[in-house]
Amino acid sequence: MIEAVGLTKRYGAKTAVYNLSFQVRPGTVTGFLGPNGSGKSTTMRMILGLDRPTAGHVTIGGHPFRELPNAPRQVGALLDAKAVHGGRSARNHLLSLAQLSGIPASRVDEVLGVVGLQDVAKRRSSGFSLGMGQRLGIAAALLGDPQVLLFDEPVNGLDPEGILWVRNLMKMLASEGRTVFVSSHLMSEMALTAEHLIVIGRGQLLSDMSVRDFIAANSAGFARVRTPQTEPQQREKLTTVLTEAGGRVMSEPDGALRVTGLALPQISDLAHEADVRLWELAPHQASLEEAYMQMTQAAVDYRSTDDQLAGFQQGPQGALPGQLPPGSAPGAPGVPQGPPQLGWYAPPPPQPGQPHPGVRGSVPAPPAPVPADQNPYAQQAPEAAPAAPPAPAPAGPAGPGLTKNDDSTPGSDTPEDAR
Ligand SMILES: Nc1ncnc2c1ncn2[C@@H]1O[C@H](COP(=O)(O)OP(=O)(O)OP(=O)(O)O)[C@@H](O)[C@H]1O
Repeated sequence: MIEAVGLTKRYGAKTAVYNLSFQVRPGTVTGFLGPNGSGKSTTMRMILGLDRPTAGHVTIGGHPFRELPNAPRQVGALLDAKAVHGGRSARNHLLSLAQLSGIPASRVDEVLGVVGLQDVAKRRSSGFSLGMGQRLGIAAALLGDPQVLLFDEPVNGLDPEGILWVRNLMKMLASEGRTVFVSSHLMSEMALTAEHLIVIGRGQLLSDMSVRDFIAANSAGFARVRTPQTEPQQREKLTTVLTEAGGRVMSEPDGALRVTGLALPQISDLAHEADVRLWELAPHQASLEEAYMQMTQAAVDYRSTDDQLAGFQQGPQGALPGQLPPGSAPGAPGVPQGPPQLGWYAPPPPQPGQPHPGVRGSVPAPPAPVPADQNPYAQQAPEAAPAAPPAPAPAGPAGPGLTKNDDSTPGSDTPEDAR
């Protein structure tokens, strides 16, 4: 089991991880999710003893990584698939790692077969595609047949078949009773791979719960309603009627309406009474991806200037910024101010200082409560101006014995391959 307690990492003025506490249990795949720059890699590096926490601690099986006897036999990790000596063949790269840890050469051929690189084992890794590099990194992680495995974005660069393979491999490793911790920024992928999810944003814990509970807690149901496109006044009339009846109405990009707070038969009856024709009335479930986007919205550091979600924050009862919650508009209860808004309906994101309802109760409490003025995120309420982009991260650390060398000829065999 991996256990982090009050884990904090600062790089100068930059706080990459703040007061993070969680457990990763054996026998299941635990997904580690967060937007770009949220602190996933930093957390993994601290777990692996490659970065020293500024505060708090993290252990594997009760010991800090650096105190584990013969750590490569107990813990395997894929952090940066590019951290490979490019002049070496795939087989020789793995052989050198195996020799450092007293692992027999026969195991090298075994893992090459597991990851499907047996036919290119003698080719220089500098000629490998991104996906082949990922497979080589996974092979290195599996080398010591460890009980604990950490994978940082393992599906990066893989084709659909490769993604499916990684998904099945993770599940198989967990079914063997191993602890499998996989980072990703793709909720859709994690929903298919992981049983448990730890979600962070700006280095802080947003959610720690099973995928099943995450779906139950975050997937809001809604009705999709469409009126004839040729008669926009019908759409406006229906919006008013549904809102007055207590529903919440938002616009879908294709012009349909997304309605929550009213049952389908009610919507049908109200439309009938208002003499509005419906071309569509269907129940829908908000996708997990939407719920995740909503949850992490306040914690996104890097955003396109074209992003429709920029500045999107859900206030009380799902209101958008500048939009009063339906039913609270002064003078005209239930009537929305202005046209229906574009957006999603999902539970509001956690507020700084308040644990998200999804945070598992069994997670150990951080060592000591931190006064708000020491919390680097305490000032970053949803309404606050976006944070300045953080300093660019340095190149990822190379694993033990791994160096980068680009002076080789791609794809060619090496003299070492004669071994
Ligand atoms: N060595 C470092 N020095 C300074 N800042 C750093 C360092 N390492 C990471 N950071 C910063 O810490 C924050 C967290 O980075 P980290 O790489 O852990 O995020 P991440 O969630 O893994 O992101 P991604 O999904 O893009 O890989 C970022 O703002 C990053 O710029």
